[in-house]
Amino acid sequence: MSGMHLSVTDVSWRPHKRSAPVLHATSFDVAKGHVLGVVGPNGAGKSTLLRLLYRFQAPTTGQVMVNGQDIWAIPARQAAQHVAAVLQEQAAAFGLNVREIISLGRTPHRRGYRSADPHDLAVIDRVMALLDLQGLSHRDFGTLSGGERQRVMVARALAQEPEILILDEPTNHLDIRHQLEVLALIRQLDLTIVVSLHDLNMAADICDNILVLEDGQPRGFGTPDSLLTEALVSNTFRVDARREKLAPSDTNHLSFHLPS
Ligand SMILES: Nc1ncnc2c1ncn2[C@@H]1O[C@H](COP(=O)(O)OP(=O)(O)OP(=O)(O)O)[C@@H](O)[C@H]1O
Repeated sequence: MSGMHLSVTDVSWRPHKRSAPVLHATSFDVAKGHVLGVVGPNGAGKSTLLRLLYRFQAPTTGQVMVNGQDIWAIPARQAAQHVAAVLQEQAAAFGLNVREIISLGRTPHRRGYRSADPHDLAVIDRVMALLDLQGLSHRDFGTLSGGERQRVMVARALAQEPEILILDEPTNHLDIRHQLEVLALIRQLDLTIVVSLHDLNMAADICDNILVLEDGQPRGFGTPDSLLTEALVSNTFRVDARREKLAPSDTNHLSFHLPS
């Protein structure tokens, strides 16, 4: 796997012709192999933006370019060979076991009804090992815990062998250990990644750049240390944010309080 350059220019989205935009014109670049974090309060437009990136919703204006190619100018199957997504709400795929769900990730690479070839099987084995899922291989997906399902959906996305991975709140449902594991995995993957996160300290830890959204408007883009100042975080999230250096790691840590 290796990443691709993602270039987003002036994308906006509105549900209907006459409604106000849910997402106003937003532009940014994600260099090959970099991780971009998208943060913002509830309803800021994070999931809306991500849906434009994985070709679920066409932007009302603007373009999403992957290695110089507009993803809306290529067939959906071809786009799915480059871009995979892990979403907040997963369709309940009851009746399929874990390995079968992960195998669905190979669909964009298959022709017609051809069965899995040795490469497909090797990819599926590899991602199951990566997400520590071999022990759950034959379990019905519907019987899994929220955290186990989340790991299966990350594995399915990786089985797509994408160059760009879009993750919408990937640590939802995960206990601390599995949160850290998924974040460590994100850091270690040789992919271009766009991830929405509510935890700003986690975002600062794993992201090369951060995009802040508020009320459907981009409020800032930059490295975590330069962007996530006390003033910007306090204003955007309507809290009192304090930033302190943690010893001995010498990293910035944000804490939050309700304004008095
Ligand atoms: N199809 C739609 N029709 C009308 N409004 C929509 C539609 N989709 C999203 N919205 C609205 O757009 C706003 C942004 O929603 P979005 O889900 O992108 O926010 P978010 O930042 O991901 O929020 P959260 O952190 O709560 O998941 C919300 O007010 C939402 O109700």
